[in-house]
Amino acid sequence: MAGPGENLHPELRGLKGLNQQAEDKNQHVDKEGGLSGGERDMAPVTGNSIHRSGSRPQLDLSKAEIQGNFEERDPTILLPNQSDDISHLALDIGGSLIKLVYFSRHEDQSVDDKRKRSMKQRLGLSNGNRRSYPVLGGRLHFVKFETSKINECLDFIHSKQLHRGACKDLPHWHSDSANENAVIKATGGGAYKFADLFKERLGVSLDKEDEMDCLVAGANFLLKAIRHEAFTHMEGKKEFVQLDHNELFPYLLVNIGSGVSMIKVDGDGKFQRVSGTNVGGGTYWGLGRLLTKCNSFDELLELSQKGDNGTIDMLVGDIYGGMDYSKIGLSASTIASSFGKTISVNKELKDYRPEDISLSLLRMISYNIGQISYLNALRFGLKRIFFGGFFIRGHAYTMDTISFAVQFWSKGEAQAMFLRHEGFLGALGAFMSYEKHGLDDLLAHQLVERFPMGAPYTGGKVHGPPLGDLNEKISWMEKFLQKRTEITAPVPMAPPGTTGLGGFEVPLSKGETLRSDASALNVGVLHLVPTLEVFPLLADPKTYEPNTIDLSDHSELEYWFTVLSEHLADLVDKAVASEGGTDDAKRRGNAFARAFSAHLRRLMEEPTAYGKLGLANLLELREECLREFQFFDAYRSIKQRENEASLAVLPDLLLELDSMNEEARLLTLIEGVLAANIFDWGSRACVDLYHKGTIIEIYRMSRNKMQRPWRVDDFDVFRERMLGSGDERPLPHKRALLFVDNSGADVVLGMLPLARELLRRGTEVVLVANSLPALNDVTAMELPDIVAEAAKHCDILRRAAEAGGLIVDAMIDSADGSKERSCFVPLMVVENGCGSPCIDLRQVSSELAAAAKDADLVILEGMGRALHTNFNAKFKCDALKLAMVKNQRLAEKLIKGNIYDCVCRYEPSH
Ligand SMILES: Nc1ncnc2c1ncn2[C@@H]1O[C@H](COP(=O)(O)OP(=O)(O)O)[C@@H](O)[C@H]1O
Ligand SMILES: CC(C)(COP(=O)(O)O)[C@@H](O)C(=O)NCCC(=O)O
Ligand SMILES: [Mn+2]
Repeated sequence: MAGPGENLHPELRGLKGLNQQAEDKNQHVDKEGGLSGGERDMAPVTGNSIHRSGSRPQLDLSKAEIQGNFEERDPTILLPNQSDDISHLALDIGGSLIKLVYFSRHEDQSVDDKRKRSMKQRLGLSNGNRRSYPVLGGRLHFVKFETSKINECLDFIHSKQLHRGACKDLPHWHSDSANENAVIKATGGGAYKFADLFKERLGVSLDKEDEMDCLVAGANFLLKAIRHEAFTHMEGKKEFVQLDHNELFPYLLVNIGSGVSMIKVDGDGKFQRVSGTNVGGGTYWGLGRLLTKCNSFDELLELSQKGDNGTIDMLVGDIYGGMDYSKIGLSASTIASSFGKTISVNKELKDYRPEDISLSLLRMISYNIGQISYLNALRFGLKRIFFGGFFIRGHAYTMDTISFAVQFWSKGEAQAMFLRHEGFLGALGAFMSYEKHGLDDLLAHQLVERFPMGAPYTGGKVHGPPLGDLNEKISWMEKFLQKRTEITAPVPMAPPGTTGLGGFEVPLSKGETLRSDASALNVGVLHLVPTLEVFPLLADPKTYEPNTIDLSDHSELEYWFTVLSEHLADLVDKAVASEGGTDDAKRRGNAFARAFSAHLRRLMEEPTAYGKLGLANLLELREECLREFQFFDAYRSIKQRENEASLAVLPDLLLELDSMNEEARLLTLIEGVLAANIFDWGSRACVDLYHKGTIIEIYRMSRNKMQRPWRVDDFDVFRERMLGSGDERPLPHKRALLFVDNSGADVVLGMLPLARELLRRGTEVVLVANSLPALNDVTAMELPDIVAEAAKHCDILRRAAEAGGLIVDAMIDSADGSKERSCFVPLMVVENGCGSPCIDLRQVSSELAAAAKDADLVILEGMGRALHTNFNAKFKCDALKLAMVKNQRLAEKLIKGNIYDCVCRYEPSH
């Protein structure tokens, strides 16, 4: 998989920047640390392996130009220079739209550093990929075109060479063959209708797959493989549904495309098309166009948002003189007859507002489909109905109307659910029908969804990945943003509290604006990382929820929005300085700030736009955005300086610890971890604090304030497990996984001494660190050098590091020339598979999963890993969660305490 470094200009890679002197002259810590010694190569940033996204730039915008009128609402942007190592393409060519799903692979170029080699050896991992066939990392992209503009689609396929080497049942990476026998999987009527055109224009044959087969395969894949794919939508409120895979079947699948298919699904490949209706998406768009003269589907939909169907529809009250027909349960505002009022002889089409017509039509069709769906669910006793197809278009009013019809007629017995990849079911199904590519049994933890830089912006059909010239990408973005800075919500939501407009008759969600088509695809690129695994020590992966704070509470979202916005200027300064403060870095910094702010604004308007949103997702998005603008380690010099300053005082600390008895030492060690967790450049309050003293001064101050009891204080139970009570001496843990957090004092003066204590007691220690940088968190790549430096002052660490293969050179040569490990308990380092300050334990690196197999103690450290995520996580083994709370609101909310309070939560296994 691609690493963050490899698309980088050589000058930006590697060690550059390490020798930079203090970049921020205002930072007292930096200036007066006195120990910074910026010349030393303490924690070199070498190439990096990557697990999650690779953060490969998404778009090649070089030579990008806006085609047609710049003032147009959705100008097509031509990106002539895109290319990628495309593997698979599948199509669904419908009556209205062509849907494309394609997979782009990236090479595994991860650096096989000494740490990795030795870890793989120790953990018995060959290449981290234990499938019998090579499922390679890559990305799944989703694109759509209007069928009437099929030439645009062909141009797109051609420009990206998506059709090259597409051989039947043979993934591209197996084939060097020419294009002669190239075959692309396709479904939908257009697979027949346009077969000749594809042959003629691209020289490829379309391998036709049955449409119903594909719809079902696509739906089953999404429902099984994508977490939070399905959601309910009632009265403007979207809620993601966690489906139990064992209870998925049977269900009714209703695909609302041009026409509507209703399919009873009983299992994989087991289904029956039980009904359908010809009143569907094509009907709305076709009739709507005739009646309103709209030029596009979106325009028609947008009109509906300003409409009042009361002028078009005949209501019960119109018939009953303003009264309810209560005997059969119909209120005066119930629609008695859609379009019933237009029978008036005094009025012509021109006398009706197009807005009202559009709304009335939309309501009529959505309601009708909902009602027929319910009847079919009733026929077969089905409780769940999933709706797909592009008619829905993530539109709140449409979904509310359908949900209402299902809910009303079934008296709440049946439930309408929608799919985030609504329109791509058929195309995904066609994609799955390629055999032997191994993508058919993907699991949720192997897919990571990413929203690239362009995602939050309105307008512009920006097509496809990757990026060549960053400069041009930025200038494109600057130009683009000048034109369209307005951010609009894709799914207009009714403001809370406007419900009850007279009951079910009038669905509630209507809004002012409609997000334009390009960004209305509320789906990101799916990054496939086959090496990701579920952390094996989770007590119950099914019920595990990483986020402690879910941002569905709007005031919570507002708070974090403000915090992150306020932090942005400082972050940009750091990022720009980390790249030498050049003009290019400044431009990139500016572009990053715009992109991230735009993502934030979009999420404020539509918190569910990118799926279920928790604080961890927001913090991760920030890191991803930085990487997208090629800031691969914004805090690298800060980290280096703090490592050096801390390593310089480590020997004194170790001496002090060694002079204590075991009990005092254990307490001092835990205090030390909590105290040193204060060095967190992601916290506004802490950054302000750093202006007030050197890192050592702050560390000392923090340690001196560590009086127990801490706000959450399970230390006594932990101590008893470690040291026993009375004469009883408990067995030491076999292996401890220490999830480390920040660089500098945090890891050097906090976690390393704790690791050393465990080692001394005979417990193997695995330091678990990020695969990619995030804020000032230490990475797995940096740790071996830090450990090696610390080991110079400590025999325990040195022997353990040698035994763990961290200090390779020091190993003893045996007679046969191979290196022999010493018999001491090992200290190891593994990467966690992520590049965020938080951790989702459902998606960790295979080496961490392997290391976890023998572990019986997990120590999570820091706010991101132990509080924002995993505070409520339950483990199969003993777990210790240690953090200093460096945010007032979180302290109040989580532990009813104050900023700088500490958490020592110990949960023994049962
Ligand atoms: N940009 C668009 N252009 C045309 N129709 C659209 C557009 N976006 C959404 N639609 C709606 O989606 C329907 C097509 O849905 P889709 O699932 O693609 O079906 P099909 O396979 O029949 O083309 C259209 O009839 C229309 O109601
Ligand atoms: C990003 C963080 C989770 C990192 O904390 P850590 O895991 O290093 O303890 C933390 O800095 C944070 O929650 N910051 C929020 C912003 C603020 O309080 O200013
Ligand atoms: Mn951190």
